[in-house]
Amino acid sequence: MGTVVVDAAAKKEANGSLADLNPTVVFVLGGPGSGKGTQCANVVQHFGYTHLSAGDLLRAEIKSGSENGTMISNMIKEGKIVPSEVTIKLLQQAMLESGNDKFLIDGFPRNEENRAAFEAVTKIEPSFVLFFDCSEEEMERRLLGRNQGREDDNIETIRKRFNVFLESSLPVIEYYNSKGKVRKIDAGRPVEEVYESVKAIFAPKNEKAD
Ligand SMILES: Nc1ncnc2c1ncn2[C@@H]1O[C@H](COP(=O)(O)OP(=O)(O)O)[C@@H](O)[C@H]1O
Ligand SMILES: O=c1ccn([C@@H]2O[C@H](COP(=O)(O)OP(=O)(O)O)[C@@H](O)[C@H]2O)c(=O)[nH]1
Ligand SMILES: [Mg+2]
Repeated sequence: MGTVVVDAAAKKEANGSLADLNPTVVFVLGGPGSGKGTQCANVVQHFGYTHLSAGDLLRAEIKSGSENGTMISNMIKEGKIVPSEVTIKLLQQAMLESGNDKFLIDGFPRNEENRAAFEAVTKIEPSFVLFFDCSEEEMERRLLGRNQGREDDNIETIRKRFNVFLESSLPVIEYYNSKGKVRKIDAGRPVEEVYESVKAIFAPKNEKAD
């Protein structure tokens, strides 16, 4: 009981401060293995954003021994989408702890419910959405070669993740596309070529860019 009350209070406080921060947010979306993390690392170096991978935050939560750890771990192994409140709380905390006000949110929102809940809770609208468009064939090759010891980078889970992406995540991209917010990148090319396209999207908006 006590924990619930503390949690609610912490959440309220986090919201208040986030609203004060009025952060700039770019959602970085694309299928599993499309290169979201790789390209975000480049953007961080040149444009001063903080990179928040929802998947990395969830994996860190499992490692921290949190009470949600087992549930999160089971869902990731099945390629399923973790309940919005868990992911949103981790994102809010990470934004507040970063000391920055510009964020690349990578791999979230993954379904309509994620999107609507994030908007309702944080009142944050993304500036735009980077969409890494890549064939399944290429994504599968990359995931099987990723070698990070991830429990979901096996062919059985990869197939499930592809299905979830098509059924649940693409509609989110469609939603933002209808609002003119999607910047689509051909992500099937070599890393450096993809980054040239990514850079062109960020460069005009950031005078700090080199
Ligand atoms: N453009 C690319 N061409 C070839 N391999 C890539 C490319 N971008 C990323 N990779 C590799 O593919 C794997 C998946 O990339 P990652 O950035 O982790 O994707 P995501 O975060 O979208 O799942 C990694 O091993 C990465 O080194
Ligand atoms: O907002 C999110 C982001 C990730 N995940 C889970 O974490 C896994 C890995 O996500 P990540 O973005 O790290 O990997 P990707 O599938 O893009 O390679 C997903 O398949 C989901 O099970 C989730 O539930 N909600
Ligand atoms: Mg990633």
